[in-house]
Amino acid sequence: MGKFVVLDHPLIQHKLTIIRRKETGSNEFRRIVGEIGGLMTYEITRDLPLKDVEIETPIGKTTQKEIAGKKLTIVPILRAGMGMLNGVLEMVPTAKVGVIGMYRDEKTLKPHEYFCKMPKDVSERECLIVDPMLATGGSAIDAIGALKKRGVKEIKLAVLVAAPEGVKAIREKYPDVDIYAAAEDEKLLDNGYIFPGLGDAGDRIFGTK
Ligand SMILES: O=P(O)(O)OC[C@H]1O[C@H](OP(=O)(O)OP(=O)(O)O)[C@H](O)[C@@H]1O
Ligand SMILES: O=c1cc[nH]c(=O)[nH]1
Ligand SMILES: [Mg+2]
Repeated sequence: MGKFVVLDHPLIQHKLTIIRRKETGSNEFRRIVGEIGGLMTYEITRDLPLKDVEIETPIGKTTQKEIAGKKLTIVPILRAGMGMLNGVLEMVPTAKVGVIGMYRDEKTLKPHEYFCKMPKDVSERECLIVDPMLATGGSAIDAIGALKKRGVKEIKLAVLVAAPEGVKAIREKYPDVDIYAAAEDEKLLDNGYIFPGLGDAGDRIFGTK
């Protein structure tokens, strides 16, 4: 069974409170979503395997550590996932990026995929899907399905705010996927918004409302 981990580092929690405030404007909101994305990546990559490598410093030969194992692909779900991308890439600058475009129908709350572009060797890579919001779980489930269809075996999901309903939906459909969140909120409202949440992440990042 995959993990569900709430990353309760004080810096993450403090920054999350700033972006939850309704008076926080797009400029600050966008910057902090990226910063939290970076801090979460630092925590999520804690278990990456290391291997010994022989190197030479200006003083002499030595055996040191280097990251081993599969290469990483970051998969932001458009639009709001783009807000996390720069912060994540600051932690893992050599990662490739695969993009999935998805919007939720406002009435049915069902996701619709409108774009998908993955690195050619994605099946050989570990994928970290990033999206600030996990509400019904429909968008993340479809993104995981799109990666599995392309042969990806190791998938992690990082969100800022998770509704319990979304976590449950993913664990039922894809129990092997590890989920990381900055917070698990109280509930999903009938209109599809997370309570207390932070509102519409995409609109707040891009200033579209
Ligand atoms: O778990 P779900 O119920 O699927 O909801 C979560 C999705 O909704 C939001 O995207 P939205 O559809 O608003 O698109 P946007 O990022 O372009 O604003 C959010 O960024 C997630 O992708
Ligand atoms: O609360 C929510 C739920 C889905 N998408 C958002 O941007 N916010
Ligand atoms: Mg939106």
